[in-house]
Amino acid sequence: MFTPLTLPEAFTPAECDRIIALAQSEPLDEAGLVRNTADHNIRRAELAWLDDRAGADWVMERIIALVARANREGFDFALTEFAESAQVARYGAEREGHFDWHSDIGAGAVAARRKLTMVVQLSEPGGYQGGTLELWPDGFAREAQKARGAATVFPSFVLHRVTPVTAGERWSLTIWAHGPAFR
Ligand SMILES: O=C(O)CCC(=O)C(=O)O
Ligand SMILES: [Fe+2]
Repeated sequence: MFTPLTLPEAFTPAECDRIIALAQSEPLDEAGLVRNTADHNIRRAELAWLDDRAGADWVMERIIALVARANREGFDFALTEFAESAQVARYGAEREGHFDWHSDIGAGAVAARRKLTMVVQLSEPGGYQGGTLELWPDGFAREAQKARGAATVFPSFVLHRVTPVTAGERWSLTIWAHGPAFR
């Protein structure tokens, strides 16, 4: 039940384009681990928070439906809300964008309540090299599906990383669903 779940074609290629365009409608922020803290050895990426972008409501509506479906099919966690904005990230080859092994459950009041993470691949796999999302739910690492528009849903405590992008750029959409403590 802690195995990552793939939702193929969660978003169409045209929708992926629209999400990237929304993110780029204003300047991107430098990535932090949790909002506003940066350690570039762990993570090098630029971010947009969709709550800050006009016209992103349809993305959130889709996210709610996708996460509800994934939770029903694969996890059955007690979830109560999306307490943080959805995040669009850009990992560029110009500085080997990456995100080292980490769990999404953090020390902060909100990050501590993360229970499910969903990551959507917004870029065509041929548009970059490296930039592989890997998950470590048990004894070995496995690669998330790279197909454009595919979503990977996993318990937020599962270790995962994004390997350095060595050519091109990779865009992703990440959301966390929150709820009462695991017990
Ligand atoms: O961009 C990705 O594929 C993963 C992002 C991530 O792990 C995070 O924001 O916590
Ligand atoms: Fe993460």
